[in-house]
Amino acid sequence: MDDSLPMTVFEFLSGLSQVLGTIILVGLINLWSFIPAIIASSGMLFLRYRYAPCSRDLKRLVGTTRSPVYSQLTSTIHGLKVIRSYHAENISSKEFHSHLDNNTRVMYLMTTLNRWSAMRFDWVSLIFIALVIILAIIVRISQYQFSTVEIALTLIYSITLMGIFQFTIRQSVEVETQMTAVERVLEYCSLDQESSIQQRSIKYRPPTNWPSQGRIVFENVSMSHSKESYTPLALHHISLVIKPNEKIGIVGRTGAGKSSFIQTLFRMGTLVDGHIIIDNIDITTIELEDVRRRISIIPQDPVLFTGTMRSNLDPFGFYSDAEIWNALEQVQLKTLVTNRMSNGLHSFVSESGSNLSVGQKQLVCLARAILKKSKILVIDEATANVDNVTDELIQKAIRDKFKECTVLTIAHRLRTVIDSDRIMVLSNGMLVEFDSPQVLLSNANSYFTLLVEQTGAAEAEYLRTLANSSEPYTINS
Ligand SMILES: Nc1ncnc2c1ncn2[C@@H]1O[C@H](COP(=O)(O)OP(=O)(O)OP(=O)(O)O)[C@@H](O)[C@H]1O
Repeated sequence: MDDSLPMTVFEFLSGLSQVLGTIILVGLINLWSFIPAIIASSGMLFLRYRYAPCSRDLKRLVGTTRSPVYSQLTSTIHGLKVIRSYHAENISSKEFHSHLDNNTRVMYLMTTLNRWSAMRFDWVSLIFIALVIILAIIVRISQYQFSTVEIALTLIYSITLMGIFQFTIRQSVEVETQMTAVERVLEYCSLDQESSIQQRSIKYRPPTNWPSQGRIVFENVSMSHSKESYTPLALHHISLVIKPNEKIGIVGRTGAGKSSFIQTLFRMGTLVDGHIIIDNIDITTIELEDVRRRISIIPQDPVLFTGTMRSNLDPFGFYSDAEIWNALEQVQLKTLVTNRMSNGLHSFVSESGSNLSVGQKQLVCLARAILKKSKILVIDEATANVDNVTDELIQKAIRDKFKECTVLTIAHRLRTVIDSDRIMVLSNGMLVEFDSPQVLLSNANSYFTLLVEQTGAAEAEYLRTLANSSEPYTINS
């Protein structure tokens, strides 16, 4: 049976009209029949009043206990290799059975509740039919008004009525239960729009070529990940100026605030204090869409959408095929798309890019950034998950294609950022150092020197050599 909401509403309404039609018909044949009809309706409604809340709660529980079964099944299928290699079959199957048992328990309760209600609905039906028969006999004996045909008609309709009545009551409860899904959709509709998080409300569109220089100014910026005042700040009073075309490396320990710094640029989180100005425009005074569209990012875990290669590279259809091929060529993905994807740009990127490696997905992001010709590029640990060759490819493409751009790179591997113009060192959400690697390394007590020393003597020595050489880092160096 189709248990979608429109179907249930349809079944409920058609049941209701049948019930009303039958009651009226039986009542017209014998007016006295309205008395058992009223008694039976009250009985049914009373039962519904008892049955509906339990059914609703159990339906919710069925949903809640069913989700872990599905998610366990999905993660087991995805992690089969890991489960086998760690011999965790028993653990996994026990977990699955435990989720299944929980779900079955609730399903059992649901079935019991249905039987409970069905039995009581049947009792009310029996009482109704008995009353209709008794009334018909009394009326026939006392007034000789009823023919046998009329009595038979009344009885046939009364008997069918009770089946329909039960079904209609059940469907009315079902409609109520399924309305919780509509409730949830309405809740999502009334969620705060992201742009309204920002306090300032004067919005205007920046010039189409904004940002044309890539100058970024942070003025006393404090940021929190939540609107609640008790949430600790992720960034504390950061003030700095990044000049146009500068290559900035952002380093710091885990939790230092590197990602938070980047998030403020995209207006994520809550700007508690201060201003972020890009090419003389305070980013809180323009549309959120403009801020996010005009800055490119290569995230740590790149997201591709299920769709074609083309729609992933150019979702809004701004560029020609030739431009897209050119961008793919620059990140050396052209061969892959030509050889391995039979439909070229119109080949399907399955399940959010699951047919591409992390490195390849990052290269797609890089191609997207090349197409957009953004003046500001942000790279969030782009080299953390990729092999040396892809790493070098990304570094080379960035050096070549984004020479005239401001590039901010978060890196755990200090090699990636050692040739930056300046290094930004964050600690506990504060900007503790911001200078060229050479200057920072010349201070034996700087945070950066400490980070370099912690990589080990040989690597530290190598990093110092790289910092002082004019050659960029390559895998051969
Ligand atoms: N979504 C969030 N909600 C609440 N607090 C968060 C959130 N994301 C980060 N934080 C907190 O903000 C602080 C800075 O975290 P952030 O992710 O910016 O550090 P990070 O330097 O990028 O760390 P990592 O190198 O591990 O990625 C941390 O104390 C962290 O707990």
